[in-house]
Amino acid sequence: MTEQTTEVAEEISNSVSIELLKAKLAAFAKERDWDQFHSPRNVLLCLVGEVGELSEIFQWKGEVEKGLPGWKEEEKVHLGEELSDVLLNVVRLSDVCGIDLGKAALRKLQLNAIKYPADIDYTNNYNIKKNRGANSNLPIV
Ligand SMILES: Nc1ccn([C@H]2C[C@H](O)[C@@H](COP(=O)(O)OP(=O)(O)OP(=O)(O)O)O2)c(=O)n1
Repeated sequence: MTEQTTEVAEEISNSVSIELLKAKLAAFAKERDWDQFHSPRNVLLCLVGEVGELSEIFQWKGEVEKGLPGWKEEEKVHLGEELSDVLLNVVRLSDVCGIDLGKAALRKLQLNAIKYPADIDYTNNYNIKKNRGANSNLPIV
């Protein structure tokens, strides 16, 4: 196994972190002298373009079942590529803006949990579910 193959295998066996993607994207841009083009606005426009390409895959298909049954393997590979372009641009954008994306995302998840408590029955008139503990101090939206 070459050093590079080992490196790829390690990345696959471990979970991929935002930090790893951020470092790889920064190295990728530096090697090509692309930092001059990667202004926040330019990366944002690139991101929007990639979201458009992602949307094209679903365009005119009607509703699609979870797991994409019946999709050809090459269609799924293409979807993975466009999803990756979106993810990579989000990570790159956060980096060129100096935002710690992992930290920001965890904080936003906490805010979402406060806004949408888990013990609300969202399918039934936003009633509080009966098993809400007496000592619960979760806010009611
Ligand atoms: N100056 C550039 C050019 C490209 N990229 C990166 C971000 C893009 O998400 C990825 C791919 O760019 P392409 O323009 O080649 O886009 P696609 O892979 O989607 O190709 P196509 O539009 O031909 O389908 O490369 C970049 O960071 N900086």
